Amino acid sequence: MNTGPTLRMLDRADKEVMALTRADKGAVYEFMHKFRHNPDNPGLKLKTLAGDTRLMSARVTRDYRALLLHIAARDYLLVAVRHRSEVYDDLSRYAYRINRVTGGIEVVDLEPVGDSIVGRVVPPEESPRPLFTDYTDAQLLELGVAEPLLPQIRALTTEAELLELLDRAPQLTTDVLFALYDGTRYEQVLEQVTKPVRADEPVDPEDYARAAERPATQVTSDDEALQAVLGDPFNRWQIFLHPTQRKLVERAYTGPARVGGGPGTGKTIVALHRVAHLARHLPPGSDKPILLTTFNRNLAADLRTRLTALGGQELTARVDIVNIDRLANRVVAEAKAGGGRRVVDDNQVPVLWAEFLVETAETGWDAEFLAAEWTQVILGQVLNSRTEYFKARRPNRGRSLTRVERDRIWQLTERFTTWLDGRGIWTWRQVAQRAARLEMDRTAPHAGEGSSGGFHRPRYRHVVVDEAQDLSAAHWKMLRAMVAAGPDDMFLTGDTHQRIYDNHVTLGSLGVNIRGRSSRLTLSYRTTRQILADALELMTGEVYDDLDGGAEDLAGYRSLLRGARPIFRGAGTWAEERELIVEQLNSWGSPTDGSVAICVPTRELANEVTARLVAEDISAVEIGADGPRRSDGVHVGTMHRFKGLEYQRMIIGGVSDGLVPRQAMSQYRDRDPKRYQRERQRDRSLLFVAATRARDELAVFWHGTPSPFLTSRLVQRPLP
Ligand SMILES: Nc1ncnc2c1ncn2[C@@H]1O[C@H](COP(=O)(O)OP(=O)(O)OP(=O)(O)O)[C@@H](O)[C@H]1O
Repeated sequence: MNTGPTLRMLDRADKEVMALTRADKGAVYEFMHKFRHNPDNPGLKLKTLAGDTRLMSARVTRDYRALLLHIAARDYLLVAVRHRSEVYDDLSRYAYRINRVTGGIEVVDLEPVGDSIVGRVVPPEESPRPLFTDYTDAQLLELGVAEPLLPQIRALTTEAELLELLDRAPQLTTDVLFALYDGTRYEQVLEQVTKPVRADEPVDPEDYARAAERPATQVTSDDEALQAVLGDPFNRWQIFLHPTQRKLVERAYTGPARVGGGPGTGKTIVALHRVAHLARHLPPGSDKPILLTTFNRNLAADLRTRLTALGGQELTARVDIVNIDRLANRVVAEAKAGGGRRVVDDNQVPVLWAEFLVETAETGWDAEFLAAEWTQVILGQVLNSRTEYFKARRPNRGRSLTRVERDRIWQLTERFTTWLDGRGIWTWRQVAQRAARLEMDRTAPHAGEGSSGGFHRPRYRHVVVDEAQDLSAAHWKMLRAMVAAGPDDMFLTGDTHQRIYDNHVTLGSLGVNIRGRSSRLTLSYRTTRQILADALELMTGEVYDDLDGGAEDLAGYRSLLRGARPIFRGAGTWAEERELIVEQLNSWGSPTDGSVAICVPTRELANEVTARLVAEDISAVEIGADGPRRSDGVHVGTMHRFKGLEYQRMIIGGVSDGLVPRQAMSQYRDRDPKRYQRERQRDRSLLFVAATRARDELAVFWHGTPSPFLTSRLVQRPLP
């Protein structure tokens, strides 16, 4: 066992270290190394500082000193790196305390806000109303606000003062005060902000060693993590998880668990850390007992890159990273069940049905209806026999069917698949269904009984799924069969508000029982409050599910980032709208470093935007199925392509009536209202996904009549 001294870095200190020159950063790394080897090394000049008996200083370089918190016999935390002339200046400015709610160590900056608002004398008749006067001290403390900051909080009267205080307040204090300031009710803040980070045990405010171990104390763990902090480029997410995120990552679950949450709340980050956490507990080996899957190819490629950044090659080597359709295809190929057929895209299905009906002179059926019935009910639920189809539930399918009709449809679908076979093609949905069947048969307890086959072990020990909202029932059945039911078997992250493929499932009915193991992240790390508020407004009036038959909302979804309000602007014609796009790019200085993207509803519009940019000599780069073709340029793509991406600035164009949502769906309005509702919801989600890709700035344009998803408040907003 390693009994050497430990020295970890608190997340506040890393920000100071990042501001140092490269050489000084290196010196900090060296220092930490030396310290761990022997803290008593006289060259380190370790000494206790007055003021706080736990606080010590040590020499990093001639000019810099490390401030250390001595938390147990040979256990230290690096809490700050200061110039030697400043070490003694600020001793009373910072308090290093254990938060009584989270049990984590916090750095509390006691410097007054503005021109010393504490104790400021204002004539009573002019005194503005303090911001948090509606809450008692006890209530604020119950929410987890840092106690030493109460006098300052009491004196806050303007947003500017609040922002100044929150810039340097501990995480939970910031979260809580922002939520209250935003008008969230006390009980909701308690439930949504405080409860997820509350310590699971009573907190001893003097036990620093225990506090350092809690998820609420954000510290680096080992040398490698430290090197990542010090090295360039640096990604904070690799090291410092939000306490809520960390809890979800490290928790032991008794079965499948699901993490939901709005865009940018770190679901993917949590999925990646979860994989790393699970991998750390694997017995040594060279196999791949963990599956990490997501919806499409470019997201899978991105997961691979980020997992390697997080845990290195060794970790990635233990993880099978593959997008869900490719995984299904692999299963089918392995069983040689593909028969050399070519896979065609699922959006071809209605066209193929129409051709089939013409060729076989079948009348009385609507190709669209049959395509949807086959896709969603028969393939979607992995139905294998006519009897199963007779018994199947057909949620969201509009009109009901008699037994005779079902019998006829079943026959038609059988003939249709034979017809496809004859053409040497099949669809991704068919592949998924076949793969699910194969996996279920392979691992069924009675499989191969009495034969040479016997019972096969499931493929994986753990399955982690990102973008879970877009997987189909067949995908889930396949995954369920790939991992034995038990502790930590499946971990899913996803947001149903971002569902952009027509896959509605109830996980419980597919053997994936997440009841009681479902959590939600609510703090956006990506988008500003301004963008988030408008994006949420686009979702007005829609109801979303929780993947398990219940409803889910985005209550508590918030951001601590702030920026300009998004721009909403209409043009008379599409040609004029393209001028607006160019104008907007120019006003941003036309950066072509890949930080700006333009998103439109259709391929044609994307091509026309690209042509317009080229005419302006702006380098336009298409976002294809595998992501942007190059990392530089201005990225241009259709809404579907933006899933999982992130840009500093975004323009969403063509947000016009008839395009968003697509005109074509109006045919279902009376004929199949449920389908109409579903398709409309999907187009709304596409717009929501697009809007929440923007980090700092967002501009939404339309021509003619604006999309009905844009509320009048947004459409009429004056330009800045
Ligand atoms: N703990 C963290 N520290 C720093 N950055 C973080 C943290 N968690 C998330 N982020 C950053 O926030 C952004 C969004 O994270 P991520 O992509 O995981 O969110 P998501 O919930 O999966 O989003 P979406 O649903 O929109 O795909 C990323 O840039 C990520 O690096």
